[in-house]
Amino acid sequence: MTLSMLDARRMAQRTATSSSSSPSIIYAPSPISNRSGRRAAANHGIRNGSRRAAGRMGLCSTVQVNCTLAMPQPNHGQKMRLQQQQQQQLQQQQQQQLSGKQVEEQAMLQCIKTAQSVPPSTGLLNPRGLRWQGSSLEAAYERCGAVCSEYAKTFYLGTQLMTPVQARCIWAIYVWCRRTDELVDGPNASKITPQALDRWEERLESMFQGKPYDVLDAALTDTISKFPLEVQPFRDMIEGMRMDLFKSRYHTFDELYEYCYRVAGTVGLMTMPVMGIDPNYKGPIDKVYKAALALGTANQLTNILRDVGEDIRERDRIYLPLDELKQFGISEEEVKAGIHKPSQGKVDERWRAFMKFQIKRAREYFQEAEDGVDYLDVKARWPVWSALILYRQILDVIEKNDYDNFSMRAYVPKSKKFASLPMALFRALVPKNK
Ligand SMILES: CC(C)=CCC/C(C)=C/CC/C(C)=C/CC/C(C)=C/[C@@H]1[C@@H](COP(=O)(O)OP(=O)(O)O)[C@]1(C)CC/C=C(\C)CC/C=C(\C)CCC=C(C)C
Repeated sequence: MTLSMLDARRMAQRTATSSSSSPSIIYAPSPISNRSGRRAAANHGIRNGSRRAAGRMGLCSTVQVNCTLAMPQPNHGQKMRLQQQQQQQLQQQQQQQLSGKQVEEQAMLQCIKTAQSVPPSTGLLNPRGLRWQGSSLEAAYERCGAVCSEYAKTFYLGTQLMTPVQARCIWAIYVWCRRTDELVDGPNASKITPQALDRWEERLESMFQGKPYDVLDAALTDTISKFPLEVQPFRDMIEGMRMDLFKSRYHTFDELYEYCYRVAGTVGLMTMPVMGIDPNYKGPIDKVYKAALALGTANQLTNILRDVGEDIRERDRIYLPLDELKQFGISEEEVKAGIHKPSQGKVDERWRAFMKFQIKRAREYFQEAEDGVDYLDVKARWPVWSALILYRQILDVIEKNDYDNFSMRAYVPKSKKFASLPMALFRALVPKNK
């Protein structure tokens, strides 16, 4: 791969010699299945999330992004700062009793403010002050590209229409998200603790102060120096991973909505400053940001609906609002038992009605997202259309499977995925909302 031998060796040394107090990321040439990673976690009795459950888009064998749990031990000052921040956040939320939608809205407003605080395409850090420059930074970005192309081929392909700088920055964000996700959903998930997530958050804060810990962090730090990324959605995603450690039931849609924002809507907020808004768009900025958030929610809801059976069987998790289940006359126990009748080749009528309701709502979020894509800068539209069209197809497959997401996994064949790319390109180049 593209990392120099030296970098690779340094990383390997770090990994080998790391105690729980030093960081590393391993890139091994051997294949790894995220399924087995999650099973390992289950075997260790660790509550593990299911945002994406089985198989990842395009996951295959040559690049592995795998965070070890080793992280830098924070110094006293950093620890105190982080604790204070966390306490403040918690206090704020407790005092204000924020709903999921409010948590999302606060972050969105912060992102807009940050983006408007500097001239377009200007970052928040001074690039000259950064330690990683030149070929090692190049290598870091190339590595991010390799990871992105391996794990998310269609996003990667879509980024090819962007400027090289934009594309590289999207890859860097992708890799940070993937690594964050791997902490609770990867092969080392069984060892993850809340403290490890705290340390991951300290690394995040350091990046925003221009101090990356490793070469991949350096790519994101450089991205922060190029575009006005706001730290809050990154914090919020880590908080979403914390939710996965502790929470296995969602009582209302608002609780689930908060989760969706934290693990997926945040991606929209993180990437907006890099993608940019069409200079011809004269409408309100928040309309575009809300569309970005809606795409995250739509994707996440879809992911959840696809993986209902697997989540309950393998992780005792129900990412469905319990009050809505009740409204459809379905108990938690029935979901646990799998409310379908395989002997008759049918799902229960109540489940079918419940799923129709859930799918309809997911489609409404896709629609809200769709209404905003044309307002993105033209160069960013293709990967976004790809993400939207491909994920939405999963809902069609669930319907085709007669809503049986207990014994079947809605799967969009690769051929169909690739066949959608020209359609996504067409939608990107020929906008309707003009
Ligand atoms: C330009 C572009 C499309 C950029 C997005 C690239 C990026 C930074 C992706 C990060 C994805 C990631 C690793 C998130 C971590 C949490 C997670 C795993 C969320 C789930 C994704 C699917 O993951 P997975 O690959 O595991 O899927 P499978 O299980 O294999 O199916 C999520 C479901 C959420 C991902 C969320 C998005 C792609 C939302 C993107 C929103 C935008 C880019 C905003 C678009 C703007 C407008 C105006 C509509």
